[in-house]
Amino acid sequence: MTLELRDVTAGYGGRPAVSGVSVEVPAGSWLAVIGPNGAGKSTLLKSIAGLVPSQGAITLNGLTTSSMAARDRARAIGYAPQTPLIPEGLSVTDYVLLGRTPHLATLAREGPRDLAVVTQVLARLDLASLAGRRLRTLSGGERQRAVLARVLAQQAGLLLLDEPTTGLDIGHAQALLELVDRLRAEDGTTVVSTLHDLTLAAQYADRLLLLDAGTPVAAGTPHEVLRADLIAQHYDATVEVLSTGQGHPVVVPARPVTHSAHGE
Ligand SMILES: Nc1ncnc2c1ncn2[C@@H]1O[C@H](COP(=O)(O)OP(=O)(O)OP(=O)(O)O)[C@@H](O)[C@H]1O
Repeated sequence: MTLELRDVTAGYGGRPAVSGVSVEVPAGSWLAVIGPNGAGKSTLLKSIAGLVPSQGAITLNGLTTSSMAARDRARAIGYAPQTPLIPEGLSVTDYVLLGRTPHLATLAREGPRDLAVVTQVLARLDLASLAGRRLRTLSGGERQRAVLARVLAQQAGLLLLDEPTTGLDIGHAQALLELVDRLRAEDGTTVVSTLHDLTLAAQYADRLLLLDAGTPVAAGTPHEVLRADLIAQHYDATVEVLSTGQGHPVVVPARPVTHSAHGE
């Protein structure tokens, strides 16, 4: 699904938290929204999900999302929030099955196909052995994976992932991003994620959108956006931009030179 935002402004209580965002995310591509704390990244994702009121145009395959029926929107858009409300007493399987709800006929129970999708997603996110456990008994990273499993089980054409790797160790973070990337490549799923880890963002996203104080300040390929001068200006951070063997940018903090070395 192709997502297009034209001059989108969104916020809370009439005060914009993000404004003037125009971007096209072609079907099967990945946009990472980056920027410092409070820049408006989550607000932008919420406005695409229809959870925060917005002005401007948000379209999916040319259809205005706000005019879509709730059920159609739920089938088309999967949203994994940064801090989801978790029904603690549910088992992992029952929770992930909730992701199938938009695909069920009214009052129908889930069928073998729904269970097969859930089983597959649980296996891919290394959750199979936890399938019967109550959510309240999971570790932070296990819960985060359950939340992502639920949204992946939804099989939506557009995935909105707010900081999906928070709390995940390097192996599980990589497995998750690889899985999302496979859905993108094989099913043409369109992905919009926020990611604080700029090095990971550079490895997976086709394009980056840098927000600062609610305003888009840079957009382009990872090489175009991840420049030490832009990061200094908008994050107030001193970094070096290195390169992986595969040619992806790597952003590492570098101590500002004003500090003298220890022991001198
Ligand atoms: N429910 C809310 N009501 C009022 N203001 C809010 C609400 N949620 C967020 N804000 C404000 O909107 C601005 C943007 O917040 P947002 O959560 O979109 O930032 P972010 O870029 O995702 O930040 P972070 O990196 O810290 O998660 C912030 O100034 C924040 O305080």
